[in-house]
Amino acid sequence: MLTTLFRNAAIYTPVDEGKPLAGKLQGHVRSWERGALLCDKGIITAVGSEEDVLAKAKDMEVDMEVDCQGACMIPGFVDPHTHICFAERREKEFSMRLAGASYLDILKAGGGILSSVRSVRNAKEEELLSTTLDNVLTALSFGTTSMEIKSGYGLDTETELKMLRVIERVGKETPLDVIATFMGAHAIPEEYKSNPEEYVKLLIDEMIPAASKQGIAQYCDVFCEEGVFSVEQSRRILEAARNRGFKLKIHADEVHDLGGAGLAAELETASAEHLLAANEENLKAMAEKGVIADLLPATAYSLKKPYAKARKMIELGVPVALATDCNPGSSYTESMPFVFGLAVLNMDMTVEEALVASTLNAAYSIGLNHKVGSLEVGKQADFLLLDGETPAILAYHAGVSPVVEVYKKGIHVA
Ligand SMILES: N=CN[C@@H](CCC(=O)O)C(=O)O
Ligand SMILES: [Zn+2]
Repeated sequence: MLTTLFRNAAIYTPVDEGKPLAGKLQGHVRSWERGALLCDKGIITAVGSEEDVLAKAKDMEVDMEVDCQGACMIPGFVDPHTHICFAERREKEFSMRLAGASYLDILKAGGGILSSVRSVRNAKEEELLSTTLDNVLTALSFGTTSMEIKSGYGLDTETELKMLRVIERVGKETPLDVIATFMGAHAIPEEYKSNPEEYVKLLIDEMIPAASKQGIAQYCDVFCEEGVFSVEQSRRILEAARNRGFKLKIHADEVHDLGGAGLAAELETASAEHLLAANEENLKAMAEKGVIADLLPATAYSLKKPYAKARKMIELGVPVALATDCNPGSSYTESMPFVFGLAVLNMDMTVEEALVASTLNAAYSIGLNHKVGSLEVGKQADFLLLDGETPAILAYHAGVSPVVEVYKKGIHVA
């Protein structure tokens, strides 16, 4: 199919100004109550009021016309932070947390991330692919059309490379645009428990070079946290990764205010993740360097922690993005509509700010801004039709997905 015209839609899209939207522009959204979108071979050639787009389409050969029947149209969600490639759920651990055990104590006792490491090491590549595809297709049905996926349940060279191969195949075998992140620095593996520094050496001397040679991962991420990787170790790991051509991300100040947000500013990472405990000085430094805050409210929800201070970050000028953090431990959800609802109702973000955060800023956070994240000429026709009048339906109709149709490059995919 070549040219498709989607008409009679209430269109809401962030406006791409050439950099992540921050501060007063965090909610920079355009809308047309009766809008239309024209795409050719999956790329948007016109978008705007129905009247204007029809005038443009008049002299063109339109192969297919879709009446959206007044549905609300928004860009496909971009989920910029997931650990969705895993072999087994961790339901028992959830019950332990409900009974009072803390996330980091479970990890310290060899559970949590380390139990996912055991199951991913034991899984055959095809098995890991099959569970990951199931999870990713669920996300697609909830409107995620582009996604970042981290390794980090291997923690040895061979298994990390296996995860990255699986992540690459997910990108090839589903309609989604998938970006891979190497996260060998997700935890200290059990065999290095008594000598974590040896593992840092292994990461720098062997694992990062191997992941770079493999050529699948574009980003490198580190879990900078008490009992995991210190700020100093994180700095060395990230600098080694940068020297090998990786772009950088960092899990920063999730539980303790260790200074990870400050390190993100110092290294000018693409994004810093979580930030529940980040202090104001370091957030200011992030704002100055344009580091995107990837906020993960479903994790705070599941861990029963206070949410990241999204309003403060927006006030300071930090560009905010939203992500599911989908993983089998601290945030088992594939649903961006759920994350959107939490952001609006529990982090006091406006609907427009949450829309920008879950599409355009998320796309910037994983380097896909040139092709997705907003409905503008030249970008891919990745969009959702919602059962509602405005994007507010995503927060208003709680506990269900108002996403009724998902289009990727102009093609109906879910
Ligand atoms: N906090 C560190 N890593 C993940 C959780 C991974 C897991 O528990 O399996 C996160 O971002 O929440
Ligand atoms: Zn994470």
